[in-house]
Amino acid sequence: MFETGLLRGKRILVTGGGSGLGAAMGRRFLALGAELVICGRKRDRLEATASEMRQETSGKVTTIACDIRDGAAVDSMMDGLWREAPLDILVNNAAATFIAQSEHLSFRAADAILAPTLHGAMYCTLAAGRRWIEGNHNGVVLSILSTSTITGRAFTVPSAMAKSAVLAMTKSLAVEWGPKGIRTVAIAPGPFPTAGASGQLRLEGRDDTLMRNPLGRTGEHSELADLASFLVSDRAGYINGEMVVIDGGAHLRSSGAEDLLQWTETQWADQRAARSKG
Ligand SMILES: CCC/C=C/C(=O)SCCNC(=O)CCNC(=O)[C@H](O)C(C)(C)COP(=O)([O-])OP(=O)([O-])OC[C@H]1O[C@@H](n2cnc3c(N)ncnc32)[C@H](O)[C@@H]1OP(=O)([O-])[O-]
Ligand SMILES: NC(=O)C1=CN([C@@H]2O[C@H](COP(=O)(O)OP(=O)(O)OC[C@H]3O[C@@H](n4cnc5c(N)ncnc54)[C@H](OP(=O)(O)O)[C@@H]3O)[C@@H](O)[C@H]2O)C=CC1
Repeated sequence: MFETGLLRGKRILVTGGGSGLGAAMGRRFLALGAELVICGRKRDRLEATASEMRQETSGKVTTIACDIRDGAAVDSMMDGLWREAPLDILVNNAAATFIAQSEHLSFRAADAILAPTLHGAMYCTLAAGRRWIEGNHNGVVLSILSTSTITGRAFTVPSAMAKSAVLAMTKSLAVEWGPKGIRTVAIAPGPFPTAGASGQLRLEGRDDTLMRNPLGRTGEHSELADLASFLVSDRAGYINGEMVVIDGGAHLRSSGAEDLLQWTETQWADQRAARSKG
């Protein structure tokens, strides 16, 4: 689909690049010639993913264990990266969510979602942007959001709030940092099967999520990775402040949570008891 070497010479950090959609994007970036850095909290998983990627391509992959909820850790990761060479592209992909009745959310539970999804994305963006501006270096920030930024979403309210805030950041910085050579763009994926999404959103057993999709299927990882590759590339150099939806048209039909309105209190009690750790 793309010219070989579309991303040659680009140094890209994907947060949460050790699993799911982050790893899928990372693989595509590598295949298109980029140098890849992936970060996350679980060092073992990062290393396992990176070694698969190295076997699949001859590209350079670096892993960094970093909890993006911690601003000092984000700064130290960026310092380490910049000592070698500036990044060209940041992909804010790491996030957390779970389904819950909002009246049962403790403040700590709400913060557990906001901290990586909103604060983490903001820390990474500020830390990269500051360095790009100081070094007079062009940059691109791609944030992976959600169609909840358009529809809202019952039962994942902190996630919908955090993703909407990062969309506001994307639009605001497009204007503030555009003149400084930094583009900010976003993708709103619909349902893409990943272990994280299935575990946290209980996707299996919620078949009507699929049935409601106008195209009758979930997204392919390669479809998201292709869109991301285009948006971060110089070919998309005039796209700034935009969010592109990739959901088969699902959000035009439903916010994606209506089936949960039918759950009984017993089902919700079971959900609280059997919660999945990310
Ligand atoms: C919208 C669609 C688009 C988005 C899709 C995706 O993002 S897909 C990607 C999805 N991928 C991921 O999400 C991957 C990343 N996920 C993660 O890092 C973790 O799963 C976590 C941070 C979400 C929860 O971590 P953890 O369990 O270790 O948390 P902790 O022990 O630090 O507790 C903090 C507080 O949270 C509370 N609490 C926790 N769970 C639940 C629950 N189900 N129910 C209610 N509450 C819950 C817990 O009780 C505590 O509050 P308390 O009792 O002290 O008042
Ligand atoms: N799959 C889907 O259907 C949809 C996904 N999305 C979005 O796509 C993105 C990827 O999700 P997906 O691949 O499905 O799920 P995953 O659970 O695989 O991805 C989450 C990633 O974020 C990392 N992460 C979580 N917390 C932190 C933290 N504090 N510091 C650093 N890294 C962290 C995790 O790594 P680790 O645990 O090692 O820290 C993990 O690699 C997310 O932004 C999600 O909201 C949006 C809509 C739908």
